[in-house]
Amino acid sequence: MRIDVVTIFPEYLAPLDVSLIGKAATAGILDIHVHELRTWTHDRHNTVDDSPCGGGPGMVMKPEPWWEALTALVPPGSEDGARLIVPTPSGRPFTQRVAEDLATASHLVFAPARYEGIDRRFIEAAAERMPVEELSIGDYVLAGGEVAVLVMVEAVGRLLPGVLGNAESAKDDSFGHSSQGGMAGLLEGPVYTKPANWDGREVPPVLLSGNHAVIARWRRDEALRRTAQTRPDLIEALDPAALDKKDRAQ
Ligand SMILES: COc1ccc2nc(C(=O)O)sc2c1
Repeated sequence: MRIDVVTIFPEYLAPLDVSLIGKAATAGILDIHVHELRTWTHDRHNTVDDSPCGGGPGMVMKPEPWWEALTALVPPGSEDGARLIVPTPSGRPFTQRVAEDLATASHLVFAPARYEGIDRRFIEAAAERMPVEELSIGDYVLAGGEVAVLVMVEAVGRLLPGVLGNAESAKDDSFGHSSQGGMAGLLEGPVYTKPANWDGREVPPVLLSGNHAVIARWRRDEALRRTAQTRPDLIEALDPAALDKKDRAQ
């Protein structure tokens, strides 16, 4: 997968060079390019914004630099498999299912805005050439979309074949939200490691029993309990067919 990120703060995307995503890029699984939006400006001040039409606070990002950037990165005729991702507080929620969908693309172009956002006409013009996804990572105020790009690239990148080692696979995601595997749609229950007694607190004996079936049942019960406590909406969203009789007894 090729990933292009266009931003006025390229240094904000430096974390893409490290850890899981950095290793995937080194391995050639991900082909990541970060670009300075001002590359596609032509005035003396490299202007990327202007005052809002109709008045109001702040500045709006001009459509021209974004359009030139997108055209350079996705030349006419090469749109097949390309998707434009626009992080925005007014976007639809970015969820694991959205990440799984984006992981099927061959080329993602991220357009993180700053200021009050990008001139709407850029989004409309882009949508005539390729699928455009306006996505939000959550209901809180950010100064720009770059941090959302970091979240989305990690969530999508880790789903690509070869990115996670054999020992860990996205289908066994342990922090819930995966739509695959036995804990699909549930939050992770509590996890423990050695020592068996720490600070006078014991690891639940079932985890030391060696009985894998009983351990699996206990873990699922704990995941159901924690999900019901913390995110009852996820319980409601579960496919009833995915719940067995013991689950329903919880
Ligand atoms: C000005 O640019 C912004 C501002 C807030 C914001 N919030 C996002 C989110 O994903 O929630 S993306 C984003 C972009």
